Amino acid sequence: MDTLSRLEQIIAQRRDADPSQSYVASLHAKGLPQIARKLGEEGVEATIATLSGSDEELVGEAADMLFHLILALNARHIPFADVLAELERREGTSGIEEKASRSE
Ligand SMILES: N=c1c2ncn([C@@H]3O[C@H](COP(=O)(O)OP(=O)(O)OP(=O)(O)O)[C@@H](O)[C@H]3O)c2ncn1[C@@H]1O[C@H](COP(=O)(O)O)[C@@H](O)[C@H]1O
Repeated sequence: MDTLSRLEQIIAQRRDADPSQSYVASLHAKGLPQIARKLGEEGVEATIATLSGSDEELVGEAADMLFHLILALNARHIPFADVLAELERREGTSGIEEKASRSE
């Protein structure tokens, strides 16, 4: 099993853990708005690291962002495999072409 699949499984298992012992459970206990807020914060932190952080800081922020993204998807009962399938569907379609097809 790859790292992201293992992480997704761990996140699913930790949802109903004791919130005082589990960060995943503590976010679930606070609800979807807090899960979404953390995802947004991590996006901002990754953006700042992209612009002015060290390589090590950007790697750390990227990991935080992926973790919180998978947590948010799991909270909405969306398998990460659905995201991978969407990326696979897009393979070979230029972003420029795709954007142009939307404005037609
Ligand atoms: N990969 C992660 C992971 N990445 C980041 N984090 C936590 O996400 C939080 C990120 O918050 P911030 O960077 O905003 O820092 P903070 O100021 O401490 O956070 P807040 O107080 O604002 O919430 C920190 O508490 C990190 O420890 C993670 N927590 C858990 N995991 C994985 O999830 C598993 C289950 O974790 P628990 O649910 O805690 O057992 C772990 O074994 C890991 O595999």
